[in-house]
Amino acid sequence: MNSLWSEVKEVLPRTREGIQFDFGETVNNSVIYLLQQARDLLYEEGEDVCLPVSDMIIDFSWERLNSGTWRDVDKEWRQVYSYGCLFKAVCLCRKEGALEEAMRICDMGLLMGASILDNVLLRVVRIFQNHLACGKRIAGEGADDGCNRKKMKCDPLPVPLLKCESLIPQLHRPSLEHFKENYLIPQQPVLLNGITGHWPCMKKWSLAYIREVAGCRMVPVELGSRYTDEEWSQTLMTVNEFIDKYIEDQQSGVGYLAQHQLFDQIPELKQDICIPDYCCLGEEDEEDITINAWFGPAGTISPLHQDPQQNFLTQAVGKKYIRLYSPGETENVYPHETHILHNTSQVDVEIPDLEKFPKFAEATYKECILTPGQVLFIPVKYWHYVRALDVSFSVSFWWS
Ligand SMILES: O=C(O)CCC(=O)C(=O)O
Ligand SMILES: [Fe+2]
Repeated sequence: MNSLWSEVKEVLPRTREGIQFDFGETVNNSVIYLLQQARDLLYEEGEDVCLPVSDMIIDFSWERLNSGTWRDVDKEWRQVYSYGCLFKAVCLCRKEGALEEAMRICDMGLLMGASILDNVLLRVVRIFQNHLACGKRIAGEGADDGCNRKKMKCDPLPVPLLKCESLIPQLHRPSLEHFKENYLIPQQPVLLNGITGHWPCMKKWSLAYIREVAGCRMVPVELGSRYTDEEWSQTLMTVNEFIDKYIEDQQSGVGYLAQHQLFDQIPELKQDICIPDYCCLGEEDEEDITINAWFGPAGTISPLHQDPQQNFLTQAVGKKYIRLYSPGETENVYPHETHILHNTSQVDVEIPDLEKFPKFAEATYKECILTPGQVLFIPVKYWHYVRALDVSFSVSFWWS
């Protein structure tokens, strides 16, 4: 316990003066006063009083985070929330048996808050994780096989039969120039082989390993087979709970750890992947590339939709069926009319209602089964539909 506390102290500013609350008009004085109180109590080692004050900060800012749309939430309120989480987590880690809770609070700050003190929550949570060693209970199990293959379930829907004329072309390690001239500039999708052989994830990512590195971390999970369904929702749970409930046992329906910047949350996992060299053909810096994790059981479906950036969708574990429609087919795929879903098609790609959406039958498409190690280039605004055929882990790189 003492070593934990001294490690945590190392990553916090040495004195309370190192934590200043320079908020603009948005955050009212009474909240600043609470923040100062919590900070002072923390530095005076008054955790018992600091804890309820931190809770008040969390509750107050949580309400601000949940009013209106997420886009409109002020960054300063998200920072207040992160401070509340930091103070609470640090108090908790000094209490016997509360480390798991402290870790959960840090993750809430990382998921819902905004960076404070040069992302101190990342450093704090890493210390907690080392002390908890959350994967211990299963460490060693299945560590040698790609993904606990014994436990993989088969997708109840059949694997689609691909038509020769619709296959996405494949290339083995094309040069940057060849990729640029023939695919990037003309905005043509292509499957890239032979570029991920050296990525550690290709060998390392078993369920046992994911539990070991990330098991006790909180992550967002989508519930329901597709985000356009009425009963679809999102929740938060630990990676261990997610694997127990939705990967190893699928009685509770479909759960998908989808579109989550897991590699920012858990930098250790980032060491297992690489940014494809072809991203240097974009105009933005490497730091601006958005890397998302997509981890789920067989049967997850991402309905036909388009994104505003180029994408290298990379398969680390399992297989996925992917269907692509060019932006020129937009009319034929019947985008939703609401603003929020206008990038999503109304058509269920594999069981289309052609009476309702007759022009969909005319739309031409390309398709593939993405297998481990392959990278699919999906040009900006290219419509894509994705169904997992196995337990699957993909990593997407959105770049411009
Ligand atoms: O893999 C999936 O389910 C969807 C991936 C996707 O939509 C993307 O990478 O943009
Ligand atoms: Fe997408």
